[in-house]
Amino acid sequence: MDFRIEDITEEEIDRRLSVVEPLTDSVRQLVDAVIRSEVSDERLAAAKEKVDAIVADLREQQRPGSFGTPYTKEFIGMPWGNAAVGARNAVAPPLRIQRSPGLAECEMVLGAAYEGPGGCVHGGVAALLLDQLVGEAASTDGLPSFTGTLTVKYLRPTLLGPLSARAEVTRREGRKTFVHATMSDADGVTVEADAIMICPKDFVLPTGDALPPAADRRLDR
Ligand SMILES: CCCCCCCCCCCCCCCC(=O)SCCNC(=O)CCNC(=O)[C@H](O)C(C)(C)COP(=O)(O)OP(=O)(O)OC[C@H]1O[C@@H](n2cnc3c(N)ncnc32)[C@H](O)[C@@H]1OP(=O)(O)O
Repeated sequence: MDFRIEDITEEEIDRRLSVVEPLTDSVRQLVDAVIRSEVSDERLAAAKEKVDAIVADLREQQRPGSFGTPYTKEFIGMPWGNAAVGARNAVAPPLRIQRSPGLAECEMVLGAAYEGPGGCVHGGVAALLLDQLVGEAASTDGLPSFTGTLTVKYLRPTLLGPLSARAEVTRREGRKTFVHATMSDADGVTVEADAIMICPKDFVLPTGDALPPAADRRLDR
């Protein structure tokens, strides 16, 4: 696991986000445009040339492997490559997760890029988003919790469009946290999930450091 420490200020985090978030959003627009475009084959082929030129430009300086999760010395996480919430990851839907003790919730609009059955949200996407939310709800006490078991029940098709999701801790038992989560459309719950989240035994950061006291840990930016 990559939890490297990066010694930067909160202002520097904001500055970096102000550059990468608009770029990520433009790439999301690109993905949506490629899926739904009805321009000619010639214009699609010309678009490929332009996209290839941008990719070559970005690859001039590239991290090896994945982005990992850097933490500041104040333990603010920056999981910007994360598949569900990464600020630099256009695969991740644009989520703004609100957290309070034992609770994580968000509203979102899922478009063409998240389709499974025609016009509906892919079941794996729903599971991905609920997995993230149960992890965030379980971790609001500052202890990192990994998903041990996630059980997902699809109650009815979830139509693409505006949706909300919510995860709430129902009980804690030692290192185990039990979380219930739902995804809903305007007519009510479409997917529900139950998770057993586990804080690994004797968790130490891969930097070799022990976890800081809970009060000093911050959730991700
Ligand atoms: C700087 C810090 C900032 C911190 C704040 C940041 C937080 C920022 C938000 C993050 C949000 C992330 C959201 C994404 C969440 C993912 O997607 S995580 C990725 C998917 N999950 C994984 O890869 C986990 C892989 N599995 C493992 O690493 C290990 O098996 C586990 C789950 C950590 C457990 O290992 P372990 O600690 O050795 O467990 P062990 O001592 O054997 O068992 C402990 C207890 O758990 C039970 N248990 C063990 N495995 C399981 C299981 N799979 N299912 C159910 N129960 C189990 C055991 O039966 C035992 O129960 P009791 O006997 O105590 O009643």
